Amino acid sequence: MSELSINRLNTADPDFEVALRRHTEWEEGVDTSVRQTVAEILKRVRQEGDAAVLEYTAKLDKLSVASVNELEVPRERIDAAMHAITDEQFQALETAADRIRRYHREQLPQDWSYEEADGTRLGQRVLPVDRAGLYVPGGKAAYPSSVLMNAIPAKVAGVEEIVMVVPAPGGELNDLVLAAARVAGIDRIYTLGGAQAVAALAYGTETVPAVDKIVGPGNIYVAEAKREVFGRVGIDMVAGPSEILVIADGHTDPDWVAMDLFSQAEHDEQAQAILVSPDADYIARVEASMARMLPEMERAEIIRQSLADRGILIQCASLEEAARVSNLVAPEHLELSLADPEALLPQIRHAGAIFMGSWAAEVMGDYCAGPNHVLPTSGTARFSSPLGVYDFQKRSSVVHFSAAGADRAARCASVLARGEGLTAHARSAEYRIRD
Ligand SMILES: NC(=O)c1ccc[n+]([C@@H]2O[C@H](COP(=O)([O-])OP(=O)(O)OC[C@H]3O[C@@H](n4cnc5c(N)ncnc54)[C@H](O)[C@@H]3O)[C@@H](O)[C@H]2O)c1
Ligand SMILES: N[C@H](CO)Cc1c[nH]c[nH+]1
Ligand SMILES: [Zn+2]
Repeated sequence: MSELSINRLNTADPDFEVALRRHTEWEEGVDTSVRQTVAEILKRVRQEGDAAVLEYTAKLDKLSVASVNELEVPRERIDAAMHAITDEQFQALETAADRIRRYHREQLPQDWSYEEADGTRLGQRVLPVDRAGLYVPGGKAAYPSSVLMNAIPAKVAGVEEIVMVVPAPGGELNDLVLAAARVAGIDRIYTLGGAQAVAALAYGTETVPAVDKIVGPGNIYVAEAKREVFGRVGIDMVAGPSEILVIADGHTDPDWVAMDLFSQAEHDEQAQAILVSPDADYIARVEASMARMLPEMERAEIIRQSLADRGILIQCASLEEAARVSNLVAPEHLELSLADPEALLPQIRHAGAIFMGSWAAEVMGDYCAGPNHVLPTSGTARFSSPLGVYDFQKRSSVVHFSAAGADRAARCASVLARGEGLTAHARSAEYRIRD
């Protein structure tokens, strides 16, 4: 295996922002080829249904079966998974599930309304979507934690029907993933992955029901497929390859920061780990820690590739400048590995999740802190939020008018409708005016 190599930038460089954008955005070439592959898969699944799903599952996941029905995980297989996991694993799933549930219950909105003096009542009604599709990744690693993170907010929101998809490369099904599904109360699971799974959920096939909303993280094929089907179905966000940006003032053990950077790099060659610090000597010590510990990692080759392609060590002039750099990146995860993280927090504008101080390792958020680990990536934290109960709900406005209230509002509506040249609108309002 070759040695650790990682990109370096300095905010004092004249072309710093251009270089940062080049390292943090997808290369045009990669983007285009992924987009073409995904477009073809979506088209074929929409037109050919189960047949195309079976073909892509055989080709991309090395799982060949005669019908998509065979890809639905039977209840007995989930029972067997519950027996196969250890007590310790079961307890950890329960603990994580309890903490995630507790956090997400806080997000439950209330219906609300207010009444005006003439008896007019205006309000908002919040309802869950009827059917949600949960994407649980499973190409390079199994993600039982993503089952909990997807399913628990859906359950808290009150979604009646939940369909989970998870790839099973070579037919290998992970017991912890199935056990997490049972703990979270999900029974309908298809072993499908990638863009073909997203297409099946979006368009429906002879076997897989079309859903109203697709949520969950995945690799670039999954993220791109979700982006493409948006409009036909709702999606939560673009939650692609994992990212971490650490702002460090030098007071955290360099080994800790090095391992925090590794923790996200080990997800995917396309994951991104960035360290920003005003202390050049500290950056060098973190780099030395990484070089020393890399050979100990089981997924050393993925980490090495991710750091070589997309990792960056950034030296800046001050912590204020580090916050500005972080806002340009808008990372999925931001660690403020600082003696006084509270002091910098007000300057942070864009990040999926913010971890405060040396003890708040990002990895705690991945599993069991309570907040959701499905988070916006590739700069979309500028306008997207963590997966939450709100992603499984939609709102309806509710309008009641008393006769007196209608009279007043109709006079206003009539004037505006005539101004727009919409006579039917105007006359509909005018019927409600009492002379
Ligand atoms: N942003 C978040 O909240 C978050 C959370 C957890 C995980 N993640 C990310 O999820 C991703 C998981 O990726 P993964 O690969 O392990 O699992 P995955 O399930 O996302 O992707 C596997 C699927 O990708 C498809 N695929 C792979 N290569 C392909 C190709 N050349 N052409 C077409 N399709 C192809 C296959 O169909 C396969 O089933 C990682 O990038 C990880 O960082 C993100
Ligand atoms: N870091 C991932 C989100 O980007 C979530 C995860 C699951 N398991 C481990 N990590
Ligand atoms: Zn992670």
